[in-house]
Amino acid sequence: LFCPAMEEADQLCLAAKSGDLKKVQTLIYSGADVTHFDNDGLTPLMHAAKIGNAEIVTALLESGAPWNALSPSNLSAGDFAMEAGHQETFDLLLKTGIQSELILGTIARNQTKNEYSNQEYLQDRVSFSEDKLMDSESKGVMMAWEKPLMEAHAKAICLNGGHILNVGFGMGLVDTAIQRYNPVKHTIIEAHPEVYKRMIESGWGEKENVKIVFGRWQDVLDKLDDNSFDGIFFDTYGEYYEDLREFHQHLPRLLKPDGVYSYFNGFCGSNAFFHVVYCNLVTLEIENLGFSTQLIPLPVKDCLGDEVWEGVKQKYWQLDTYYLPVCQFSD
Ligand SMILES: C[S@@+](CC[C@H](N)C(=O)[O-])C[C@H]1O[C@@H](n2cnc3c(N)ncnc32)[C@H](O)[C@@H]1O
Repeated sequence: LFCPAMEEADQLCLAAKSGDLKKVQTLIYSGADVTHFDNDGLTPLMHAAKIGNAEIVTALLESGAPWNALSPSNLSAGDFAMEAGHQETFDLLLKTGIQSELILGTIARNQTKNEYSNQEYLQDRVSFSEDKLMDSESKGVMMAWEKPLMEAHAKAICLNGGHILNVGFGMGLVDTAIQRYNPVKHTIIEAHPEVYKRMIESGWGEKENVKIVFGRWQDVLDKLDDNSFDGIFFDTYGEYYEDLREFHQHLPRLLKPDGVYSYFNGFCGSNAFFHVVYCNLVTLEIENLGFSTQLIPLPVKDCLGDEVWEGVKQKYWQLDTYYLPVCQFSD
């Protein structure tokens, strides 16, 4: 069946692929579909990103081409630009990604929510094994491969000793590492009844410097004193970026002036470009609260053999490098 619209859209892909700006502009002007996927499952924007043609990328983005469309191998236009080292194209796509997520975030905040993000998870059963904690759908809540990361987070937030706050106990990896720094006080917030029960059973309630606060951080943070923490770590489960952002609004009140804050930097852990977008987004929003962020690269490829994910429903991390955030009040 002859379909002129489809034909034009395929022509647009070809024009983008060959770097023909004039043709791209003409086709866009005549209404060619900028969201089209060709037979290889690629969009015009992906083609332009692959060859690093910043003018075509701009023309397509300005005409509404989706920056976050995915190819059959789960790569976005930004991934193609990043892989080929096309800096200008990469920067354009990154800026678009950040702007679009900022706008979507504002819209999400304006919509009233009746439920909280992880209500079901907190009411469901969890299962513990030696190397993982899973939710009722066999998704990994916490896994032992993250141990070296948790140790690095603990080291960062225990830099000044003193009073440390951790939100989300999970398998207790970060808390075990924090204990090795012998903090004066160590407060742990945990909201899941079964995780809490296990904490008590394994003696965390009897440690002299440990105070366990059972409840959602959203409900219990108000009970904590102002300016009382030298180090804070945040790593919950089943929550969204908007929840992390909400937590960040409390930081200026909770953290001491020379305190250190860090969080599990796991957003979009299965797509390299989306992950960069989110790293930038959090850094930007945290900067608006008066903090500067350093992202420390840690190689994680060696901790992540395929056997790690056996029996786990989703590979929530597939990237070779983890960027550990260290946030402090800006001077
Ligand atoms: C990824 S695990 C934390 C892993 C931990 N960092 C470790 O080293 O083992 C997330 C934990 O946060 C808890 N959690 C989820 N939502 C929470 C909330 N709103 N407030 C407090 N804890 C929450 C979960 O029950 C889970 O124990």
